Amino acid sequence: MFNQNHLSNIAARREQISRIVVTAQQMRDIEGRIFAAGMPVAALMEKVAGLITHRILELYPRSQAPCVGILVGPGHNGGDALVVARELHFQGYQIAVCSPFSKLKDLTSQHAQYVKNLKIPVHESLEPLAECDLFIDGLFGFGLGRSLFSPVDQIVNQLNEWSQPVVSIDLPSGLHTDTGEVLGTAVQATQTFCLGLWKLGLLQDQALDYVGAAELIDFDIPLADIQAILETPKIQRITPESAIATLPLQRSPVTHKYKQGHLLLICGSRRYTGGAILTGLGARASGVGMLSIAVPESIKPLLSAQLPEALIVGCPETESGAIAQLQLPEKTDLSSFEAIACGPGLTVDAKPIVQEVLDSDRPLVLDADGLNILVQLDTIPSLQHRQAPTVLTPHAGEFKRLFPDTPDPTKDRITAVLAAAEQSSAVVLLKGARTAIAQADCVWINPESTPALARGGSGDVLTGLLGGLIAQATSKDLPLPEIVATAAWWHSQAGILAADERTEMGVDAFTLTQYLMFVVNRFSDFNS
Ligand SMILES: NC(=O)C1=CN([C@@H]2O[C@H](COP(=O)(O)OP(=O)(O)OC[C@H]3O[C@@H](n4cnc5c(N)ncnc54)[C@H](O)[C@@H]3O)[C@@H](O)[C@H]2O)[C@H](O)CC1
Ligand SMILES: [K+]
Repeated sequence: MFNQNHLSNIAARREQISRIVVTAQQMRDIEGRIFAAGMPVAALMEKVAGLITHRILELYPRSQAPCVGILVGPGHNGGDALVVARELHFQGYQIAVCSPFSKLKDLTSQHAQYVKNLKIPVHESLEPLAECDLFIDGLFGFGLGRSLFSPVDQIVNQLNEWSQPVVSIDLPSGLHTDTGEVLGTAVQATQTFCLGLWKLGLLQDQALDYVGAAELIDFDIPLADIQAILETPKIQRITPESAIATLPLQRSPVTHKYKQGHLLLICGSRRYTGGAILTGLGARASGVGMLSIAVPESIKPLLSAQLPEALIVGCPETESGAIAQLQLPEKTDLSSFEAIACGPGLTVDAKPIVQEVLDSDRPLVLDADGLNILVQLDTIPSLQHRQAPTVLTPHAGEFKRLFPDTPDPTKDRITAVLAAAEQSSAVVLLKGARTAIAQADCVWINPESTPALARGGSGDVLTGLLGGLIAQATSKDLPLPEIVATAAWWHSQAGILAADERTEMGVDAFTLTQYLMFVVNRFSDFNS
């Protein structure tokens, strides 16, 4: 009889493993525990390389890629590659090895010796492999310590000029394991098989041109060994399971609109009406029970036409057409709302409004001009005295203005967003190809997105979606950063879905709002 809960434990472990992100040092320490517990290094290499071989047989059957070129480095990444070379050889592939290093680690050197005894050709240069159908990059893994130098850098550059697919083992060789920085040059992989646990560098924006399609090769690292090194994982990948689990999907049959949260959006100006509409459409898609949108009086009809279910609050406006004063309906004040999202299309003439919401005790999302005004009001002091939670959603440019003395977010966004969260005591969502969310010393990274989202208006949609989720969640004491992570995941999955159907050029912000509602169904078998 199957031990059902053992099987479900395996599934639960895999999901847990897929959320964890490690640095090179943490991987080394975890690996050290495994070896200290008795697992022979050679045995682990056999296991890992066997799993890699299995995936290569699936993705590149011999009929499609009969000739495979294997690039071998001096360390165990090279060892992995040599075991793969041997196994593919026994599966009937024609193998050729390029090993530009004379000094190899012992285990790697033994495998090299055996490969030569199998009469597999081993070359020092790459040229003889030019006709191969597929390449396996086993030059460097998480042991890469410095920039690639001659002749390896030329070999990598030559490989990048060819057009055959390249599968990188653990990381594309040349990428810094933690920052994703290119150390001199790096392999542009078609596919990266990350070993055991996700490496932080693979999730950094600057690595994305090199990683290709990334997948995790899970080789059963015991959770106890991971927890012993990581305690609680500080850096997590957002997974469909973790995101869906945070969505307010289960609704009581006797619920009513006031129990599903009431969100106040403060956005728009005479000059920027579109931002207000898109924010409202994003909020609508979140499923929030009640939606109020405060806009300058003159654009109230435009909002009502687009969002008939929302309460549009027409406010007195400045000469320039910005909101001059929040004029809420009778018997309503800011405490009537479970959350406030403020900023898209406001223009910087709405300064008093941003000050007013900062002074409120409501969970607050600040985006776009809300962030530009926060800079003018002096970011850190303005946030420090806030009692209620604050979420900031800057892109890299806004981030640099908000947090000028943190590391460059385009270089190491994880360190940058952690520093910002620490300084501001806010939840900081740093938008990018891999959006990162930080609170205190924890980071959530959204591992999947699409360039289709790099368009005006998609940020407005995220602000509305996020505000709507927060307004629904306050009654469910869900951790705020996980709700923010879910909004980022939902938003990017809608972009991916829309791009699949309409190409990356076909995902304007309005279209994006229409795809939000299809995402959840696609994943709803998770956590069902
Ligand atoms: N993740 C796991 O638990 C497993 C990992 N395996 C594989 O082993 C590598 C890590 O192996 P390691 O030998 O520590 O490092 P590398 O293979 O990346 O090689 C580094 C090697 O090269 C030298 N070196 C560093 N930088 C340079 C440079 N710029 N130029 C020349 N040489 C350089 C350094 O001194 C090292 O000797 C991991 O990625 C996996 O592929 C296990 O096989 C399975 C379990
Ligand atoms: K590699």
